Amino acid sequence: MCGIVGVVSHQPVNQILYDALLLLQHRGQDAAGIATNHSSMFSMHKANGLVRDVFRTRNMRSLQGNSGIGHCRYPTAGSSSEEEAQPFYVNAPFGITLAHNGNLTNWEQLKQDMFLNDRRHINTDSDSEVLLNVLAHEIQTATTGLMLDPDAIFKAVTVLHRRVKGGYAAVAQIAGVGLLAFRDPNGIRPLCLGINETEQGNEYLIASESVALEGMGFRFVRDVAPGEAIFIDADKQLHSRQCADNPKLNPCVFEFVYLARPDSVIDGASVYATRLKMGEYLADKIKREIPEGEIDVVMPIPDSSRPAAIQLALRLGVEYREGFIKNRYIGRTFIMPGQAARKKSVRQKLNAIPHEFKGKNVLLVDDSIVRGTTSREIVQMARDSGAKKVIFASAAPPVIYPNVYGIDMPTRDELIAYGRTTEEVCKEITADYLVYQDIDALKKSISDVNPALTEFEASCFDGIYITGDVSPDYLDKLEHARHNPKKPVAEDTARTQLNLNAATTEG
Ligand SMILES: O=P(O)(O)OC[C@H]1O[C@H](OP(=O)(O)OP(=O)(O)O)[C@H](O)[C@@H]1O
Ligand SMILES: NC(=O)CC[C@H](N)C(=O)O
Ligand SMILES: [Mg+2]
Repeated sequence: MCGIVGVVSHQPVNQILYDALLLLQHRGQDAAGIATNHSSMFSMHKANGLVRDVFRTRNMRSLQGNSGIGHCRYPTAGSSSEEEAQPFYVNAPFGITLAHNGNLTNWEQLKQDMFLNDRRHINTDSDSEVLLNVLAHEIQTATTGLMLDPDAIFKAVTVLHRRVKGGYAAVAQIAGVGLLAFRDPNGIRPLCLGINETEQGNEYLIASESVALEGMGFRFVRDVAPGEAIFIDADKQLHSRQCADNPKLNPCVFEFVYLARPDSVIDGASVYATRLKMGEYLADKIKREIPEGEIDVVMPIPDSSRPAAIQLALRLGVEYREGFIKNRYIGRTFIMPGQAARKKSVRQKLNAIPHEFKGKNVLLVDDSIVRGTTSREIVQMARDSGAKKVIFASAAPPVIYPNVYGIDMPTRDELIAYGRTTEEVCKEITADYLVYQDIDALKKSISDVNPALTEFEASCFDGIYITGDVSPDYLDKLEHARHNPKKPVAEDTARTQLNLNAATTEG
């Protein structure tokens, strides 16, 4: 999950993009970038780091133009090297920059195909660079003559949807032509549209989360539909079209559990309201499993579990207290690169108030347990602070399958619940008791808030991969690649194949 934003304005957009990226920072802390368009020129700056560290005044000054796109990155493919920071750029046709949230499941195959058939060289292992090149190739194919019209752009996105598999929400700029945004046919990753009606005419902002629209003074218009493409031309006229053959809305449940900010509304559901519901359903399960009077106090593990914990405490009729204080200058732990950094930062990030624990049976609530980094440390901290019993509850079910659509959990063996029963996970995190949310209750927490949402991308919980191309064999290969990172890059394989073909022909 990365944060993406695109804006078309009557004013310079550098500050709007910077501020919008700050509002999306929780979606990616590894790298950030902005590309603006000024007549037919792009200006771009991107680097590893947080938004506030990547852009200096001189960079901001160079980002000229009244339209642009921005990205904050949490890598799911390739590496976290600076070359893979986004936006990406291709010079032909027309000049295109693109920023992508999600993960393509067939990017390696596409990269090979493009090298062999489309004669396109892709210089990194980023799936997003592949996405941009597919878009560029299809725009080239759909264009007749020298002019590019919305019809050709929508035709290109239609073919792109047929070629590309996985999760993707993207914003792209075509130099001097306009801003394009599209969402994959399953609507896995979120994307929404906002408007600012000014005396000079309409301005538009498209972003991963509604919080970025509201924070920048744009009015939320609607979510981009699964498979839909929106194009805002150079005269700021908005065109949109459904470009997928079989669009279906299957938003990622993990956005509601953890990824998105609680003040965002995704596909018509307030993230905060869904988290309150998760707390209610979790309370009902706790009532069934834990004897009454056993819990003295309910505590959240800051930040993401707070809404669920508040509502859970209310439903149980047990006191809610904050026993852990978060250092607000440390980022999110789960999306940090590397287990050592994650482990160290839990202790740096959260500190216990011993008085709140002494002699009490505490119920610690987290939104999810993924690798168990947080829960292992937190249970120990509660015990060190004098808790009598530590009961742990997760507002999401056990995470037992890899995610291949934009959350970096590609290998089963890093997931604490993989191959373990709830009792075994409980033992691993050294809690006295552990309660997980049921998958149906999790889905219901979202459907209760927006009854139109009935189908979800919930593969990390239920193992169902809705794009249909993720087999057990695919997951094995992915795991193997993650464990042996020095594999030859896909293009080398393609080059070898080309040479082999040439040798065969010549022979
Ligand atoms: O089992 P794990 O691998 O530790 O992952 C799960 C934890 O990571 C996240 O917290 P994070 O610190 O990233 O962000 P938050 O402040 O939004 O809760 C999430 O809220 C859980 O606390
Ligand atoms: N988390 C994301 O959305 C990542 C986008 C893209 N797959 C990358 O690795 O840069
Ligand atoms: Mg957390």
